Amino acid sequence: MRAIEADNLVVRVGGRRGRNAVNGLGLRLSRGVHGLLGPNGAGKTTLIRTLATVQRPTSGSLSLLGQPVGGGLRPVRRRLGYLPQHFGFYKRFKVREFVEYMAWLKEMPSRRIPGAVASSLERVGLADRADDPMKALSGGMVRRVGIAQAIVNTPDVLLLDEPTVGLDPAQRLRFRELVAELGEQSCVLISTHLVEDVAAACTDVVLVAEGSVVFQGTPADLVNAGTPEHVGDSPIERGYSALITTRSGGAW
Ligand SMILES: Nc1ncnc2c1ncn2[C@@H]1O[C@H](COP(=O)(O)OP(=O)(O)OP(=O)(O)O)[C@@H](O)[C@H]1O
Repeated sequence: MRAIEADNLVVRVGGRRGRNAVNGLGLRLSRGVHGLLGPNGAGKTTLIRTLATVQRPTSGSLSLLGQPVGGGLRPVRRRLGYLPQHFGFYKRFKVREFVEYMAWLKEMPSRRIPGAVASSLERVGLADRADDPMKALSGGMVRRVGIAQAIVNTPDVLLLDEPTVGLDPAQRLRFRELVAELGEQSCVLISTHLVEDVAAACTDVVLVAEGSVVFQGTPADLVNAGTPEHVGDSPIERGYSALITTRSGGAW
């Protein structure tokens, strides 16, 4: 069974005068760590929000963990983890309370919550900050709490929108190790602008432009798409530029 299966998926945003941010997209993802790349406005956040079931598809088909999205979503939501680009919290929550609250929203059995919260905070290196108020944390630490709440229920599908923004170099390395561990059991999809993170952490790359998938392959395939003439500081960035430029005639 595939974790994520989308066919001809269309997601319209912005009401009647809006646009199709996702536009006829097809995608199949199983276990592993998948990097989601694409230029600004390509539709990455809209796609991740749709996969997280917070945004409704306009048309096309979408199945998560073998369940078509559209009917009862609660069983699927219990098995999802989602780090939005921006997430809100009550500033007076302590770190542990916030992650406990998210676990409760995911309908975890209450007897499992304390252990799961402790272990997810441990995995993001914040066990010693569990009793600090959220408002006392740095931006990078808040991002790590966001990762902890996303993994607290040991999700089968983990969706991370720009998870490494604000992380220092040591934490980015730790993050890469963590997602590699998680990808052994789950389907992890990471949206990022950091092509280097994809090269280091992902087994598979999905490139979107104008709301649809223009490339899916390994990081090595992406490297092979580039030539020394393409823009970028590394072979993988040049591969990315080659695929985006070919498609747009260089207008990005
Ligand atoms: N609520 C909205 N109302 C109107 N337009 C929207 C809305 N949300 C997204 N869009 C538009 O849909 C398109 C896709 O946006 P989306 O945020 O999904 O792209 P993205 O690939 O995540 O971009 P970025 O890399 O800049 O974060 C953009 O043109 C954006 O302006």
